[in-house]
Order: sequence, then structure tokens, then C-alpha cells
Amino acid sequence: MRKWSNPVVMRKMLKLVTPLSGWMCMAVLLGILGFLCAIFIPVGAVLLVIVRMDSGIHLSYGALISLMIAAAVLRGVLRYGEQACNHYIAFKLLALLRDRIFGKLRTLAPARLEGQDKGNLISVITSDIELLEVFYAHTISPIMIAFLTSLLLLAGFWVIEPVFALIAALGYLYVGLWIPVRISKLGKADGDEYRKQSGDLSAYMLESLRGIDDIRQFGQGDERLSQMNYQSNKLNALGRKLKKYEGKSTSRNTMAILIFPLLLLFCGLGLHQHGMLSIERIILGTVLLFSSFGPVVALSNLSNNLLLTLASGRRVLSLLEEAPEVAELSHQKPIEMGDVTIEKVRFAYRDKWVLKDFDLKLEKGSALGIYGPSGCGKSTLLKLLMRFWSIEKGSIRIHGRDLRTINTTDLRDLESYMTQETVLFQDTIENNIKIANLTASHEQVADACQKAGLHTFIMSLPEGYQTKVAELGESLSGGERQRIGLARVFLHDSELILLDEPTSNLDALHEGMILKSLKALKGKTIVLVSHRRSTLQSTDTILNMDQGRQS
Ligand SMILES: Nc1ncnc2c1ncn2[C@@H]1O[C@H](COP(=O)(O)OP(=O)(O)OP(=O)(O)O)[C@@H](O)[C@H]1O
Repeated sequence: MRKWSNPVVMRKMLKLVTPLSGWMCMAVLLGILGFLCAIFIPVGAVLLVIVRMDSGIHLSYGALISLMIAAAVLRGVLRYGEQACNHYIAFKLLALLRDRIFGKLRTLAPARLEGQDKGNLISVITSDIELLEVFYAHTISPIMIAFLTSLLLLAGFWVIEPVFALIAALGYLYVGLWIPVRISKLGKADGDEYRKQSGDLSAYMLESLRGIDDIRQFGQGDERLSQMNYQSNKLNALGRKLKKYEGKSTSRNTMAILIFPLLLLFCGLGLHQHGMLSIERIILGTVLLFSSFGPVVALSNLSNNLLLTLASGRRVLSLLEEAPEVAELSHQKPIEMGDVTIEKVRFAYRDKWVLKDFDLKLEKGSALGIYGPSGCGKSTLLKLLMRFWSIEKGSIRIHGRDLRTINTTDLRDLESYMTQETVLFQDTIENNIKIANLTASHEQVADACQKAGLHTFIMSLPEGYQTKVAELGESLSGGERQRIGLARVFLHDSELILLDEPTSNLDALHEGMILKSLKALKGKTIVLVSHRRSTLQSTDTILNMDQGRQS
């Protein structure tokens, strides 16, 4: 995660509001008018008294009362309008941010999604983005409203008595600026840590839910539970610390709201003793200051939530600015399938070397079988052929073209990759297979299923191809899932087929059926990784990949 300071995060988050600046101006205008209405009610009451004191001020009693009633009603309407504008902005921006985050994940995947940080990533996508609502709906406009309302009020104080304007300015600065800045500084590290630990807890929960069967089988439930409690307690302790900052801010605000009007009152009385100020102006100034802290207090209260919001903003923006392992490529020349040449390829996951000076030549239309000890880099080789990761040194070429110069969509069209795990989506079986070719007809899907030895099984289901995967629950066997994965490969009908243990869960009958279908694919180049020598018998050549070297 980037280590941007809070003002930098705020600037970056503010930049996103630019397209909605019209709505923001409207929210600020309504907010200022709303606060002025609220302030006018106690000030109006003072004016009523002053009028009765026969002070020489001539105001209609009835008109003043009517104005006060109108201000009270308007206060509600204006506040509603301000909040409506703010929430419109916030939810529009959240939708935009979600869209950008999902777009970003597409460019970062799959390398980024292979990391162990999935729980944290889920927490960024869900709760962190959600928290930004506080910033867009309850932070930006209060800051502007407080600033502009305070300027207007200071002008009013100046008219009553310039010394009052000075005292009011000090009060507003203390409550609206000094307290929030101080509290933000105090709690920045704890705010960041809170968001991080909350992400860690999500990751731990997610991992525990995924592995619940193993946890129960090996009696690890209590251990997991106590770890979860430990993490929750740590999170609660941090939450309490953040609440303490909130308490500090509230108590200082309350004190300031009492002390500054008192200061103003004493100064006013001093001036009065020297005959420089009337009692009416002192009362008016004191009440005006006492009742006008609303906008700056709203600002000060922000500092508590702001700590968490900025920590969330930092995580969301860091993800948005993360550089992908391999950049998406477009506008390159189209590619035709040809021989695949791998020369002196060196590749490491961070500091863990997997392939060192690896060479391989694969003729177009041939089938290569790969075996080797677990962890020697067979799957990695397929991922490099898919350009999921970038290689350190050497080159991978298709038809003489370096993989790094081929358009991403061309590469995806040219290649089919079946991983060891087939992921199923909550949809019909037909649609689950059609993700390999969205425009395929039902006949094409059925043909692919025939080749994958899946058709008879699907037809035995109550709703055939329209059976929902969710309705089958967990009842699909590993072999059935694997055959769905294979059906996707057959439907994708690409030139280069990369299969990672495609038949590991299948019985001999189904395996034989699939290998026959693969052999029948004329002109396709196939790379088949398997631990079973029997599976590899169907390929033209077999490679023993040991410690990243051909043997
Ligand atoms: N995303 C990753 N980050 C870090 N290390 C990784 C990553 N993926 C794989 N590895 C490591 O790289 C090495 C090669 O992994 P790979 O999956 O390519 O092996 P394999 O030969 O396919 O193994 P198997 O036969 O068990 O599937 C392993 O030691 C593995 O732990």
C-alpha cells in the first residue's frame, strides 16, 4: 500500500468529484443557507428583546416572528436538499469507483489474485469503498460550508464590533481547524492499522470458512476460534483508541463553544465600560457566536470518521494505482498461430526461482506431454505461455513474434488454458460452458460436451443444459467439474491448447474418451501436463521437466 499523507489522499479523492462539481456547489449553497437559517432563530429572539428594550432599532415585531418561523421551516427543507445532493454525489462516485476497481482487477489478475492477500482485497472492494461514502456525502461539503459560512459570519461580527470578529475567527479556527488537524495527526497510524487489521480478520475468516472441513477433521476449531478472538480483541482495542480521540475532540469542542462566547462577552463589557459599545451589540454578538459554531463543529466531528475514511481511501486508491504484473496490450499487429519457441527463459516468483534458462520448441499442430516432480514449474510454464507473469530473461515466441508484443485479446483468442481447478458460476450448466464462447449455439455447446464426455451426464439432469449449477450445490463431482472445464476448452476452439492435469479426477473410461477427442482435433497445438504417464501416451513427444530443465 502507498504511504501517501492524509492531504495527498484527500486531494486524490477530491479529484474524482470534478465531474459532479455542479451538484457539489448546490449542496454547499443549500448547506450555507440552512446554517444561516438555524443561526437566525436565536439571533431573531435577541432582536425581539432588543426591539422591546426600546433601543432605537426599528423592526416590525410581527415580521421578525414570521421570519423566524420561515427560517425554522426552511432549515429543514434546506438540510434535506443538501443531504440529497451529497448522497447523490456519494453514490454516483461509489458506483464509479466500484467500476474502476473491477476494471483494475481485470488488469491486475491473475497474478495479483494468486497472492495470499485475497481477504484484504475483498475488504477493499466491499467495506473500504463503502466507507468512502462518509467522505463524499459528509466531508467535502461540510468543509466548504464551514469555510464560507464562517466568512459570512465574520463579516457580520465585523459590522457589530471588529474585536468580536477577531475573537470569533480564533474560535472558528480552533474548533474547525486546530482540533481536527491535531486529532487526525494523533490517530493517523491507528486509523490505518484499524483498516489493515480489519482486512486481516476478513482474510482469516474467509480462509477458515474455505477450509472448514479440514479444520473440523483435524480438530483445529478451538485454535482457529481463539485466533479469531485474539484478532477481534486487537481490533476492538484499536477501535477503543479511536473512540478516545473522538472523546477528546468532543470535549475540546464543548469547552471552546463555552469559552469563546464568554471571552467575547467580557471583552464587550470592557468596551462598554469605556463607552465604546452598547449592551445590545454585546448581547447580539454573544448570542451570535454561541449559536454559530454549528458548521465548524460539524467539521471538527469529521476528524474521527475521517481517520478511518482516509485509511480506506488510501487502500482503494493504492489498488487503483497498482501497476499490473503484465500490462494489457492492444493496437499491435494481429497474430497467426505457428511454432512456439521458448529460449533461455528465466523466471522467479519474487525471489523464488522456478525456471532457469529453460528452452523448448513446440511445432505447430503437435502435442507435447509434460511431467515432472511436484513444484518443478509445469503450471508456471503454462502461465508464462498465457503471459500471466512477465519473464525475467529470455523469450517466448509464437510464429516468431515475442509474446510481449501480441495484443492481449489476440492471445486469449489464440490460447485455451484449463487450470487444475474449474470454477463454476451461479448460472445454468449451458451458460457455464458458454463463457468460453458467448456467441456459441446450443448445438456447439452440446458438441463440446460430447467431446468432453459430459453430454450424457447433463441429459440425465432434470432440466438438462438449463439446470442451474447452484441447484446441484456441491453435488458435482471433481470429475464432472473437470469435464465442464474441458467442454469450455473444446468450445473455445483455439489454436494453442494448454491443459494442466485435465483428467486427474477422471476414470479410465472418461479419460480415454477425452484423449480421443483431443487427438481428433486436427492442426491444434497441445501442451498437456500430467503426472500420469498413461495420459501422456496420447501426445507426440514427452518432456520430463525437472528443476526447470528439459531432460
Ligand atoms: N503465485 C505464486 N507465488 C509464489 N510462488 C509460487 C506461485 N505459484 C507457484 N509458486 C511456486 O512455484 C513453484 C512451481 O509451482 P508450479 O505450480 O508451477 O509447480 P508444478 O510443477 O505445476 O506443481 P504440481 O505438479 O504440484 O502442480 C512451486 O514451488 C510453487 O510453490
